[in-house]
Amino acid sequence: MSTPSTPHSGAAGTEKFNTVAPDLGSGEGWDKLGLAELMRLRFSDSGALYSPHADVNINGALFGGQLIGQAIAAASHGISDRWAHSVQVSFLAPGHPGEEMHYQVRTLMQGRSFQVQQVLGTQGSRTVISATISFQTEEPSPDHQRAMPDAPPPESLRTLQEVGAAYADRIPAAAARRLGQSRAAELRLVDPEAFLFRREPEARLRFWVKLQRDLPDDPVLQRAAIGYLSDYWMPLTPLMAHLEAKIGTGLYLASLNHTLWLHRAPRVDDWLLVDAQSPFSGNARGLTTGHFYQRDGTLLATATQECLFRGWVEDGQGGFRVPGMPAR
Ligand SMILES: CCCCCCCCCCCCCCCC(=O)SCCNC(=O)CCNC(=O)[C@H](O)C(C)(C)COP(=O)(O)OP(=O)(O)OC[C@H]1O[C@@H](n2cnc3c(N)ncnc32)[C@H](O)[C@@H]1OP(=O)(O)O
Repeated sequence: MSTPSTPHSGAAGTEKFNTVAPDLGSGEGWDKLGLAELMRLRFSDSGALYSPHADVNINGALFGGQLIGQAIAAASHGISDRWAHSVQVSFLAPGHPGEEMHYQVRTLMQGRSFQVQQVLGTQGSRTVISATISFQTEEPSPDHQRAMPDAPPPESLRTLQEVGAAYADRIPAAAARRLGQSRAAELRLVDPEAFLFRREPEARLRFWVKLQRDLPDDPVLQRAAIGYLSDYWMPLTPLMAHLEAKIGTGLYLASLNHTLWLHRAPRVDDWLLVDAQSPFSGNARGLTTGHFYQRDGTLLATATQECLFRGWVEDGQGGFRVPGMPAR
């Protein structure tokens, strides 16, 4: 079992600020400012943890990955001898960009090996997320893991911008623009044509993902980064079974709940392979399980997530379509 290289002070990812770093608000530019800044929480004068930053998703709300990562950073504050291994999140209300996210942390259980923290992320009187995060001390044991599937190396695959340009004549301009938008992480689809044009009854999605900027060697930040990445594109997996729904830009999607298990101390400074599969979608909800691998095949984490998909309209032939889909 790999272990974190250094114990953490519990203050990683949090810092007292005298000066305020740029509040981007619009969600633009995280590829330049980097995830470390997005995950760093500040202390208000009353000692409460908060974040003024906004990484905005396609609905114009705070990106769920920002909230998961910040909840991990908040829950880890003050814990020095154990590490987050499971993170259960409910997304209760959309986070409003431009409003600070405040985090309240409560210890629900403190045992000899385990400790469970509850985090409430709020904006004013609205509870945006509730998270229950469990920590464990290190404990040697035999292990096994699911093998990493074969995938071409990320360097051999197109960037999303290149995919958007290559298929510009076959997808709506708005979809190509979405593909071209830059985030804190870069992503390479293993099979872009399957994503854009094919119905995949197995509802499987594979991609490589990598942060745009290096992260400090801080174990809490590394875990927060996996939390961020685990909400990026994986929720789209159920749409693999629904032909072209992905490029129908009228679809509204919102993560409802998310569980992340951190199997090993993560290192996120290189490409990670995500192998995701959706066992079910229906009633406007889609469920996904995704496995996150280091390039050497080490299984770092597993996530399951339920996502809300709305905007379907009946197509008059017993099926559904999504507005904005190009005519065939
Ligand atoms: C080529 C293609 C490339 C593709 C390129 C992809 C890009 C790359 C993507 C990577 C993928 C990232 C994936 C991100 C994933 C998150 O970032 S999601 C962010 C985290 N999750 C959330 O914010 C959800 C928070 N929870 C909630 O909002 C509420 O609990 C829920 C789920 C809406 C349920 O509340 P409720 O009151 O029971 O809601 P309900 O009455 O059923 O529905 C009404 C609400 O639904 C929402 N809603 C429903 N339908 C719509 C709609 N059509 N429009 C807007 N809002 C709607 C509104 O919030 C609405 O509330 P009001 O505005 O009316 O007050």
